[in-house]
Amino acid sequence: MAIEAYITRPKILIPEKVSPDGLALLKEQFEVDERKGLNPEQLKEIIGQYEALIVRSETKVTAELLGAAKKLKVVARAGVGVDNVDVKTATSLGIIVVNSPSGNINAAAEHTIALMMSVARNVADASHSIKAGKWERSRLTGIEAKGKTLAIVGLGKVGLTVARIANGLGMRLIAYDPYANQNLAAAASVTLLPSLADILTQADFLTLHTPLIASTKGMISKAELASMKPTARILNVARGGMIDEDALVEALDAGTIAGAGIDVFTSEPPEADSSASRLIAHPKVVATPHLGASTKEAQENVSIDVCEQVVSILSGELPRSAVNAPIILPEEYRTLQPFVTLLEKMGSLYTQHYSGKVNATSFRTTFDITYEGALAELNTTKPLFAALVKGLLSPISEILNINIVNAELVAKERGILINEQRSRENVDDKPYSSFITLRARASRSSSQARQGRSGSPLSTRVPQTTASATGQAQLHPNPQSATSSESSEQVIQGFVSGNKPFISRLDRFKGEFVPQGTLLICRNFDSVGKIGYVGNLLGKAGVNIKFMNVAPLHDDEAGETHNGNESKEALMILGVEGEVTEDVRKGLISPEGALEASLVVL
Ligand SMILES: NC(=O)c1ccc[n+]([C@@H]2O[C@H](COP(=O)([O-])OP(=O)(O)OC[C@H]3O[C@@H](n4cnc5c(N)ncnc54)[C@H](O)[C@@H]3O)[C@@H](O)[C@H]2O)c1
Ligand SMILES: O=C(O)[C@H](O)COP(=O)(O)O
Repeated sequence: MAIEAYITRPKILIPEKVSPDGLALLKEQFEVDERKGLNPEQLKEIIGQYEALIVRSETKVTAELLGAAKKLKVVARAGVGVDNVDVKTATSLGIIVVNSPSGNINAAAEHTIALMMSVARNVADASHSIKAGKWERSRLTGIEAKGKTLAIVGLGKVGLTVARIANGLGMRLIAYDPYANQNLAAAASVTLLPSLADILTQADFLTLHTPLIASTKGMISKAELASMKPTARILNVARGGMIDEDALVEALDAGTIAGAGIDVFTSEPPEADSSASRLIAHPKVVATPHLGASTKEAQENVSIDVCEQVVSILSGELPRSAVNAPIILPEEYRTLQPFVTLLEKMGSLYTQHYSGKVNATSFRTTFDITYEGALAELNTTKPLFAALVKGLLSPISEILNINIVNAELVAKERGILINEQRSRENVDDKPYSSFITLRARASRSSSQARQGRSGSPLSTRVPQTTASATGQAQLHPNPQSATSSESSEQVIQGFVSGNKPFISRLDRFKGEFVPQGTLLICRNFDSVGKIGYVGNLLGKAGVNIKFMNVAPLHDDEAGETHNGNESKEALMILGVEGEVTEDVRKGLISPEGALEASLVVL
């Protein structure tokens, strides 16, 4: 009997080096197989025996591998990035993917500083030179960090940690992150600047700490490098692909960039004759083989973090950092799913529409959300809250471990404050039973932030960290924007009809549209020729218009012109197919066309 119990213990496969601290938590209950050096074929052959797989960044967890994993319940990534895991296929097969979003932040930040100092003082070159029997002192003279400007792109967990350390080195700190928490930036002595261009021209050192997503891919390319000082040095401990490696090699060759410290590459390990291998070979580059998280401490942290989650999952409990955990429980699915989708779309629409607007105000972080009608009767709005947080962050984050378990914590970390209210009024005269209004507030007093909204029948989820001395709950003004004022209202309203989500109000405009696909949202004067101008320009750019809605001013706004102009404004919402480049979007903004144009993908 005892032997049988041993044989049937669930098996866990670990094909990479994962710290033993976490594995010790598994060994009592499970059979743990550490099998390094397996090739994809060998992995595929044996994966069918295992209920859990624990990996770092080297194992490619492909659809093919997952297809062969008949018993697999969980893929645990002992680290942050899940770019080596086919999360979509895992989700479709009901396999939970977990990671450790915070365990290696300090290690990545310290590695950035190590690379910065190595590049500044030619440490790698000097070490190589002296080992070769040379004694080269004047060629290897460096520069100091003190008094230099460190420009940070992406002021999230790693970026802020780098800032705090660099502050101790006496550096001047500037950053570009349209979604950063202003209070945390100020506390770390970082000045947030409104555009990437602003920080590039001032940087003595430029360091990247964003995820690799559409808006950051190739963000440092030929033009960006050309705008920097020839004495500037570049650091990347985030992800390969954010810097155009060929352009950087060219700039280093031409002497228009002085040096670089790079930990991550477009191909890992670099293929022979690739742009990554040329960059690594460059004499002005200090390169490391993706070592950002490779410290004893970080490996202990991530190992314990994910192994605890593997234990939870194999014991039938919810993990704390599931990348693909459902927001709603099966029993809530029928009633809540359409509203969960609506909230996610409203959040994503908010982030993309308001932060992408030409000269818009800022990406705000204080939201009032009102559930009206039948929704007001819900026992819990946790799934709706989680869906909103997920929607707000999905356009700016590669990893969306947001679910009912962690949504409040994630919101708090990002300085997002959401006040929920219910109202049973207002829907009697409507063809649907519930609707939801999202309002982003420009500012909020710190005492309000601490107390929540008085009289609200729902518990208010109030991250204490957002309360600042000035009461500013807002992020910094968006670089690209100028027409809306700080106090202008940012409102999105939606409802569900026939299980389908609809947006019924955006900004000052009313008009129903389905929040799905690629949408171009243009604000224009409601006058002759505007639709023709936009249609013509899109036609020339090869962009197909699938549908178009015109949203006039909302009843509350009718009669106001907002621009001191007699002509009223309207929104043109176009569902499009084909690539809308930044040049095309900007081209829509003209006296004959739109006042503003934003592109959103929902
Ligand atoms: N080299 C390594 O071993 C190693 C270790 C840990 C993390 N990382 C990488 O470091 C990066 C940062 O990790 P993190 O934990 O700090 O992430 P995070 O999500 O906490 O922070 C990312 C920040 O980037 C900002 N951002 C998003 N889009 C932007 C844009 N277009 N322009 C400017 N800013 C933008 C976000 O607002 C956020 O503040 C990730 O790519 C992660 O994979 C690498
Ligand atoms: O995403 C991460 O956590 C880092 O890039 C570290 O990757 P690693 O676990 O392979 O060192």
